[in-house]
Amino acid sequence: MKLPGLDFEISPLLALGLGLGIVIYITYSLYLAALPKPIPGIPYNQESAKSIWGDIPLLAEARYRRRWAWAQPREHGAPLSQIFIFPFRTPTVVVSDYREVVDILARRAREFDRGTRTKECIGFVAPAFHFTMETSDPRFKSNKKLIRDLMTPKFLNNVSAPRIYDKALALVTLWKLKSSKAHGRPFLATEDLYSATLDMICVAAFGMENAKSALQQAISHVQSTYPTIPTEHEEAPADFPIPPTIPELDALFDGPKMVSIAQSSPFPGISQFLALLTPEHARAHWNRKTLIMGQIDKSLQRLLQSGSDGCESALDQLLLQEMNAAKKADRLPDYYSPAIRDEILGYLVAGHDTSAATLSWWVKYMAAHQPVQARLRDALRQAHFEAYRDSRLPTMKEICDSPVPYLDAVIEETLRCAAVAALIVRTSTCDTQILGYHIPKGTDVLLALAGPSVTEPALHVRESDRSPESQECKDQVPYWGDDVSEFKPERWLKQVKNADGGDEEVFDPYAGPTLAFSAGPRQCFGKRLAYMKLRTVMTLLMWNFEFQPLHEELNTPELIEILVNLPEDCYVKLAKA
Ligand code: HEM
Repeated sequence: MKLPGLDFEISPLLALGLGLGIVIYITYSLYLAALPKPIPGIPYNQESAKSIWGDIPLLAEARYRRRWAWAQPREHGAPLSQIFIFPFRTPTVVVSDYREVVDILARRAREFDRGTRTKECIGFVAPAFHFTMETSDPRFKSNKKLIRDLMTPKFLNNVSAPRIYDKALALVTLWKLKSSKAHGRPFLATEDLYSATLDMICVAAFGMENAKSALQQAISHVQSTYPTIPTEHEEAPADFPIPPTIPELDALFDGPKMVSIAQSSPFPGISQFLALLTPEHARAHWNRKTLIMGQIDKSLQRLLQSGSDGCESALDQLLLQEMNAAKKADRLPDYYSPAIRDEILGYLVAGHDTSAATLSWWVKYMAAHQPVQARLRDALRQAHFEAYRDSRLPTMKEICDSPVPYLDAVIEETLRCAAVAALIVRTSTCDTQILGYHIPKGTDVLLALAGPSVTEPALHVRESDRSPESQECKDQVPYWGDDVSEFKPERWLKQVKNADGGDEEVFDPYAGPTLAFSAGPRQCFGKRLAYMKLRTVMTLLMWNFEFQPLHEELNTPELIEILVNLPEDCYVKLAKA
């Protein structure tokens, strides 16, 4: 037998042996390449290091994969540890300590940048969204320029606030209708909170018309249908029929689903690619792009007719920015650029699930903590005294301008306890160290925004292992005490002397650790908009409804890990406030 490229003959048996040898060699090399390569000195699960699947089986068995990850350092009795969750790749280091996380995010941002993991998870949905980019990427700077006005007080107050207020009122209308049709029974709240926050972000993003409003759709549906009310048990919830979906909105809901598919897979790119082959995701992907392009057309018409005075949405603002930048650079504007398309898509995806999930936890906390609810309602009635006296709703201006320390405390405590975004990733840009442990360049570092020191007792960390800057800031934010795991808004209040020498209770944002919006130069861009939404929805719901206690089966602490941490059950049982 003659093999190609060889000018001598070999026996078939030898050829078979050779072939087999090559296959075994390649398989063994792949096996060795896939085996975890622990970073020396950092604790890890010894058994996991012996398998190409690393920690994946442990992660798959865990009730909650995010909790499993942030708990790893505690399991090893160390301030940090490493896990093997991606075959063929370097280990991921886990840091679960508030002060160290803040040090990395805020003071060592050059050593730890965005990195590949975020790109892999969000890059399929919005590849030109600045969230996916490293800070050193030149596109990051130009994208940030494009969106820089969206969180200014002027834009928020003039453009976003009135639209958010309208949608919060529509939620009140929907819940008044539902609660009357439910005859005092509890009903599911998650979908409605998702619809409300989707409407809010859509109207803020592109001034979406009422016909495309998820809340309007839900209101019309409840008006024309009746819920099923189970008779066997007095506390059983009323079941409202699901309203028909709006394809464009469905397409937006699909964005976070795609990110979530990537987040829960050891092969994020392949998983998203396979998902896109299914009709459901392919259709949504196409509808998303069509929706954005259609909205750009509408925005452009509006701007051409009324100029900058016609600016009604974030997309209008982006197009105006592009118009002015093109004029300045003496070039043609590119209104349909991937940057504009993906920044607006990113604004929708980043701003929707996070707010909806936070509000879902909040309604649960209100039902479970009746004294907190009573105190909050009282604080709101005192702060908006005139509105209460005149039996009217507080206006958006009153909601934005009146200080209500207890409301700030409830918002902050909800964000801390709900921890809807519990883990973020950075990648080391150089050989460096964390708490004295060597970290090679290119290592993914998982930073816990919840767990030890934020929602659980802190881990022991030697002060001398921290950076000098971190040691200098030691007492800026004291760690929480034994009650760290409890929902207790009062922890965010402190007494100060006012101008008249009397005692005054004020909100203290530095009372203790929280990382709901992360920290440092890459922290949440939409934080101000998020606070505005939470403030408005919480005020108007508290003003109109009492959230009555729920049967324990309807208010459990269980959660679903999608893009964010969403409560598994979220019901409301409403009475008139
Ligand atoms: C309760 C609501 C929200 C929570 C808890 C939240 C939380 C977060 C967190 C934890 C990050 C990661 C930051 C990091 O990697 O350091 C983030 C990033 C981001 N968020 Fe939010 N977010 C919320 C609402 C919003 C809203 C309403 C918007 C905009 C409409 C928004 C836009 C963004 C953007 C653009 C980024 C990426 C920032 C960057 O890469 O520089 N978020 N958010």
